[in-house]
Amino acid sequence: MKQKTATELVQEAKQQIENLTPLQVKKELEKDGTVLIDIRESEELKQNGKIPGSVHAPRGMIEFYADPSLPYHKPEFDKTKRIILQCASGGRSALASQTLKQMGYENVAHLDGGLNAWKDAGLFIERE
Ligand SMILES: O=S(=O)([O-])[S-]
Repeated sequence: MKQKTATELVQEAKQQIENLTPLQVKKELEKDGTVLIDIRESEELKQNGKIPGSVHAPRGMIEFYADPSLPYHKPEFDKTKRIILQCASGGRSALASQTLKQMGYENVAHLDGGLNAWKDAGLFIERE
């Protein structure tokens, strides 16, 4: 099998998923039924804040949170809802979006550029 770099994996994932701008995400959050899931580590949330209304579910457990047949399942992982994943720069959320699609989540997207793009767009970040 051909070896791939992390950058190649992210680029490939981005071709197979829906990539949203910060403004598109903001608009979607104004609608009912959209769930924004922040998949960064707890430490990152403490240091850099979070997008208001996002729920936290670190990427490490995402397959287990997303599988309704497992005790780890989290209710925010709901295949009937619009799910938007977000990380710091959009790499992890691209890979995780691809994974969720493979698990049958059809209405999943991610915030391209992550929290950094959100910040650069001048949008509000909540601090603890
Ligand atoms: O995964 S990342 O783009 O936040 S480094």
